[in-house]
Amino acid sequence: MLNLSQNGCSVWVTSSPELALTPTAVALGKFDGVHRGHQRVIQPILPPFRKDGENRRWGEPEMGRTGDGEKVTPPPHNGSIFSTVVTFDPHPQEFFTGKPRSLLTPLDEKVYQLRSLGVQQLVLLPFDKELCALTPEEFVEKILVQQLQAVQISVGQDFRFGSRRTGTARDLQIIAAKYKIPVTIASLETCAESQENNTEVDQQTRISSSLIREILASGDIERANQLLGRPYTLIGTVIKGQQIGRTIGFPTANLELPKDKFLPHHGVYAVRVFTVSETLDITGNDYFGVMNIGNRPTVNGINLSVEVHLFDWFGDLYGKKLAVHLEKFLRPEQKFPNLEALKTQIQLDCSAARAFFQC
Ligand SMILES: Cc1cc2nc3c(=O)[nH]c(=O)nc-3n(C[C@H](O)[C@H](O)[C@H](O)COP(=O)(O)O)c2cc1C
Ligand SMILES: Nc1ncnc2c1ncn2[C@@H]1O[C@H](COP(=O)(O)OP(=O)(O)O)[C@@H](O)[C@H]1O
Repeated sequence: MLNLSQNGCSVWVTSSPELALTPTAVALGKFDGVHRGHQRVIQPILPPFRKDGENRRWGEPEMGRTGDGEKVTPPPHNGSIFSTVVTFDPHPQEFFTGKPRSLLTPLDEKVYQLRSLGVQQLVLLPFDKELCALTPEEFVEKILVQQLQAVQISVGQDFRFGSRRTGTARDLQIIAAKYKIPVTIASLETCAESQENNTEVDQQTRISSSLIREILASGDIERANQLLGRPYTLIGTVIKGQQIGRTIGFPTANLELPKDKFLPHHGVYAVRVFTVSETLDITGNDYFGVMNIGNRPTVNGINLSVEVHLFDWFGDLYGKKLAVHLEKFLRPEQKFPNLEALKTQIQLDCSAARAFFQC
């Protein structure tokens, strides 16, 4: 369990629904990416929230940082309703296939994005055999009514729940009505289908995490950013590399990313870089730059590296946390005959990025 705060606002994160702050207004889903479709589902549970025309005060949980294993008593709610995102951990697909899944938004980033939207609490329901076996009726009664004391629920049109995904969004509405809990079913956020599939007619397709992953894998970063509603971001801590960069006039901050972070198409990107705190809040100025994601064949690199060169800046970044916004794909990674040829190409990359940013 952890409590992350930003400018005095906090998100209470717990994997024990018994420790959730209650009562709650709940948005249910997996929410990987917190993309435009997700934002539509989350919107109805954000403050100000009114039930039956009544004005309820929204909670402002004031909690100290909790250490691992530390026993924590959530504060009393004194009449507040907590805007709560309820999701599953691990991702149900990971549970069923046993294969670790890489994520558009690993936990820290998801918390940051939810917090930016105004969500106050994230409940990570442990997705195990027990949860899997609950019927839709049991899920509503045990988790939503008894544990989370939900007074409002929001889901997407294609939401499925309960054992073998037998419950639909409409079923949720019907079951929750027995407890007098209103359920908002958010319509699907769509976008125009990609060019290749496009006929004369403007075909629309559902925005989904899988679609965004496919688009990121293809290198179409601008389209991925459109569907996300913000730039795709890599956040990591600067670690030491081979110290070759400085010898060719392009020092590059090498980033250590969360192990489960989904990486887009390898190659060179025009980027915007921010230094951030542990809770991912921006701590200083932003910089433009160029980033390479790849194995660095020119220097016989074996491991994948993610590295960024900042324009018009010199200093020490080791140990700092950087958030890198990917704005434009410039080219795939190449093997150059020598460092001189690589240096010439990086100069061209910098010019292309500067032209893109007009900086
Ligand atoms: C904008 C940019 C483009 C790059 N393109 C390539 C490339 O096409 N091929 C390659 O082998 N390495 C490429 N690199 C990685 C360099 O090989 C790497 O930055 C250099 O070896 C320095 O590594 P170091 O940080 O370990 O010192 C690129 C790096 C940057 C910043
Ligand atoms: N403009 C810059 N962009 C990125 N890193 C820079 C810049 N100026 C200085 N640095 C520093 O230099 C380091 C990168 O130098 P480099 O020779 O590539 O070493 P390494 O292989 O350890 O990354 C960065 O981690 C950072 O501390």
